[in-house]
Amino acid sequence: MLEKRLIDAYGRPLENLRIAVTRECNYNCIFCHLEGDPIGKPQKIGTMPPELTPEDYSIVAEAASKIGITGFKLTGGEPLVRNDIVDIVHNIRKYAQNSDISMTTNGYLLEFYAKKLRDVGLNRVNISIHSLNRETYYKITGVDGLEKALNGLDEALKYNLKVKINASIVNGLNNNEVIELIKFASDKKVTLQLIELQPINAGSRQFNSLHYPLSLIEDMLIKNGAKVINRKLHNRPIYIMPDGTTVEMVKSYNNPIFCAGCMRVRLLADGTLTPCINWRKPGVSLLPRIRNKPREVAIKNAIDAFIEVNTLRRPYTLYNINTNQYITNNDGARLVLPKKSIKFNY
Ligand SMILES: Nc1nc2c(ncn2[C@@H]2O[C@H](COP(=O)(O)OP(=O)(O)OP(=O)(O)O)[C@@H](O)[C@H]2O)c(=O)[nH]1
Ligand code: SF4
Ligand code: SF4
Repeated sequence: MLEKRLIDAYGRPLENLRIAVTRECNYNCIFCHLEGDPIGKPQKIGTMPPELTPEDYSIVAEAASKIGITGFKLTGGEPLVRNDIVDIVHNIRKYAQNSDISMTTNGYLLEFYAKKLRDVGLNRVNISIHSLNRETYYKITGVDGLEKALNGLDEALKYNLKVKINASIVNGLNNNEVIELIKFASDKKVTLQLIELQPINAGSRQFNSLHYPLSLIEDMLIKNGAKVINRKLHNRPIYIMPDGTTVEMVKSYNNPIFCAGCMRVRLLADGTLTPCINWRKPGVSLLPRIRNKPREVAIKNAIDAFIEVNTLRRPYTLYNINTNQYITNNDGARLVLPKKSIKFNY
């Protein structure tokens, strides 16, 4: 059995698994990427029963831990619409005892689940609060749910879950609300994570008019006295405001530096492993390899599936390097990163 982590052909380790536990969601955000699921958009509640069981996820967690995956992120759809979500987290924790287990949620149902999830071993939640203005929140999400999400946030903090606030920045809707969001994060003593729009699934509709470059916000933060540090995952810049509040930037759009620091694969809700959120070819189908098998066989098959999906990993956006971009001097060669990037055509 492998006990070490996998590395892809571009030198990127595989440390993190994003698990979309459902395609269903009680929201309908204008930019929903649904983790790149080819189904395209979130499904209404009750229309698409879950395919993987808590038992299946325990196999996934055991196999992933054996190949050095130490971060598990539960997403969807909205993970909290699964009424067995507590069992799922419990099972993952059982087989990934020392891992970071977190969830990304719209927060609508979090008030009910925060304590239960903490009790079975969830470490963190990222809660989407794209706006503190009820109408703007509604325009972005399609649901009048700001109050519920805020209650969910307070409940998560009450039970000592580590919290990040996710705000996807949409041109003309909330791009002028950043200072207010930072103040709110500061009051709650949590990190604010600003997310740049991506042209994936719903996000590709009206992308040009809704996209707001986060670089404009970064300039503003620097002018306001922020210092910056670098996070290993995706080489994300984290700005530290003068009062100590942290603002993390998720600038994935057309950004080779972001993809260079990618350390994750995805398990979609139908049991398909994919190497990238932009992957559109058939992925690695996990479910038939683990169902109705003795546990040991299922674990071995799941490890093989992880190895297979790892061979498919490549940075979706990368620099187009050519020899003219090497400048030499007497000390050797220096690489100058070109302004233009290219994309893998999946
Ligand atoms: N293109 C791309 N976007 C990503 C990737 N991971 C996260 N994102 C974007 O970042 C947003 C926020 O992600 P979250 O689910 O909150 O998790 P995270 O910030 O990546 O993970 P943690 O910092 O560990 O909590 C997602 O909705 C995506 O838009 C990735 O691997 N590729
Ligand atoms: S809450 Fe998340 S999964 Fe649901 S529609 Fe919004 S972005 Fe999509
Ligand atoms: S390779 Fe780039 S676009 Fe693909 S999942 Fe990783 S960071 Fe996202």
